[in-house]
Amino acid sequence: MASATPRHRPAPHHLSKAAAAGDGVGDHEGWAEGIASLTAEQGGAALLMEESAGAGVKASDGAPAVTTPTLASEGVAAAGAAAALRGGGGAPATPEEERRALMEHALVALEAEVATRGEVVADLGAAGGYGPTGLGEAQLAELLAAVEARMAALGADVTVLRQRKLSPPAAGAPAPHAADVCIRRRGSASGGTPLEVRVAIIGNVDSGKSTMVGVLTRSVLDDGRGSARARVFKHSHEADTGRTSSVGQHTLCLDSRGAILNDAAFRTQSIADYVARAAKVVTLVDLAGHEKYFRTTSYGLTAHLPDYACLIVGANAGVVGMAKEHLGVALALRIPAFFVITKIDLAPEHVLRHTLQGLTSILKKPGVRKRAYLVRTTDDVLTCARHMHADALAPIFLTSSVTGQGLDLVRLFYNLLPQRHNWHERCGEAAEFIIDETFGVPGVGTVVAGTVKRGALSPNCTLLLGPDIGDASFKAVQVKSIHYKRLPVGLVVAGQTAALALKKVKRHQVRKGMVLVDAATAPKASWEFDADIAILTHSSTIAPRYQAVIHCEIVRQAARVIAMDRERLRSGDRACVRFRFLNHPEFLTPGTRFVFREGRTKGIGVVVGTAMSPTAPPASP
Ligand SMILES: Nc1nc2c(ncn2[C@@H]2O[C@H](COP(=O)(O)OP(=O)(O)OP(=O)(O)O)[C@@H](O)[C@H]2O)c(=O)[nH]1
Repeated sequence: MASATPRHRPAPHHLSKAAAAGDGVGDHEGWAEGIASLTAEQGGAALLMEESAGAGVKASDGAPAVTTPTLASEGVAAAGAAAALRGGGGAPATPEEERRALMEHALVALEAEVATRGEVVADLGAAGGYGPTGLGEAQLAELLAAVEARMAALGADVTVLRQRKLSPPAAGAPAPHAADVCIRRRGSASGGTPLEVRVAIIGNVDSGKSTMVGVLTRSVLDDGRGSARARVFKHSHEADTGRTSSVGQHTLCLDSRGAILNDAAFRTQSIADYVARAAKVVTLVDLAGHEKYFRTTSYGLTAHLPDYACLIVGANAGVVGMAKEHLGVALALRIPAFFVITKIDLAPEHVLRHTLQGLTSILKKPGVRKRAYLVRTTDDVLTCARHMHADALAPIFLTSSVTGQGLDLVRLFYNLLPQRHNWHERCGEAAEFIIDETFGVPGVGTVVAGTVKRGALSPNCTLLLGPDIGDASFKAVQVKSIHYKRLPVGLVVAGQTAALALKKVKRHQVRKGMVLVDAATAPKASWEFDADIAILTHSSTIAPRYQAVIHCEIVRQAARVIAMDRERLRSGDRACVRFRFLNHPEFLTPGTRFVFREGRTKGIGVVVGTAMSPTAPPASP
């Protein structure tokens, strides 16, 4: 042991055993490969796929061979209802009674899903989906009408995404009918605040990220010379250089039937008008591609709790520069990723093929092991959107922001992307709000922006704000008012972003990295924390006194290793270490994943515990 052993040394089960096999020494390559080996358990996750008519379009036209799995059925085990009906003790049910019982069972299940989640993409009439199977055309129409009527009573709309005939159960038998529907509660029915899904937009500099965000949120096309990105830049120097340097949040507003509300007149200042009409919003977190802003991009990926990451790749340039670094962080944080190859108007066929080959070979790397899935039809979009949460598929879109090619599929995908976390399960917990931005607003006072991680907040509620940089304390503050995407609201719940105006708090008393928490949780800040870590790439060795910048949700601070359970760490090694923050104590939650980086050294970790009272600042090791 090189120094004091961390108090508890739980087996680093949070990290993959494959870390030891990490072959990722080197620069950008090593980062991606190291991550690949570290996330092997994810890549190995079984994806339940089953054959279904109408899904699974083969890659063709010279594109590299990519796997095109077919639609997996999911949803209610309706067979259980039928069995219950038969086993009810009475006379055996007639087929008609059984069908009606299965319909009712499906309707109740759909009502429960919509009431808790706000939306559901359901497969009606298919095996493993909702409702009875083996339906004729008229019976499917009856089921659809029943679903519409019951969902209307909940304030939700039903959109039929596709209707299809399944393979007949036997030769000569009629083909059963099935339908995929999206059921979504209207914004007005969910208390004014829509469902929110966050997507981090990552990729190399000049790959076309801001342009894609501008094209989607302003409903315009680009001119190939930066016209679309000019609409989303935050700072004048970004407009001057054409380079994103900050974290930008842009909102795609959708109604209950999936129509995009953003139009060419959409402006950040007028966003509230759009959000007020929206049933679902997709927050596109536009991140910087240039290497010198990597810290900001890492912060964007950790602090904004994205549901998904979208890696933008320029078709003419390929997966180059920081693309692998960004993907590496997303993989380390276990954020499911999808891929948009843009600028296809610029790339000759052989160049596009080369780009696709480069991407698919990264996806095949040990541990990443995601199934490349070229998205070419709406069927493909449905399949991918349904399986994104499983994080085993890697949908690839081919687009051009100049001609608009492929953008309809991307829009449909955003429309159908589900929330990754079961936020509704956290709504009843004690409140926690993490602060990623602070403002001084004339006439309003101090405003903090961030994400509700647990619980619910309403105006006039009192929470503890901390930790204070000076004494690590938490102080009671009252929330004056709450804005959701610039719209004044009476409630925000877990999973939503918000801006809170605070009463009697000076601007200098708040900073990024602070939290607002329910006093019942008795929050404590700590100088030190224990973590299971894995080194992804390092040119020499890591020993006590090694220093790195920790990116753990909203926390971004340099910390030093003061103890570890091994003498030395090299690339691919795992260890339990104790870190000590260099500047001030932080509020950390055990179980949170983080990334750390110092020069060419990169690693990932999981917080397993915090230590040391903030009232006793540690002496230097
Ligand atoms: N022809 C063509 N040009 C595009 C396309 N998408 C983006 N561009 C152009 O590519 C240039 C770079 O686009 P940006 O959106 O600034 O790239 P970025 O990835 O956001 O760059 P950073 O913010 O610096 O990381 C701009 O001049 C765009 O007009 C496309 O699909 N086709």
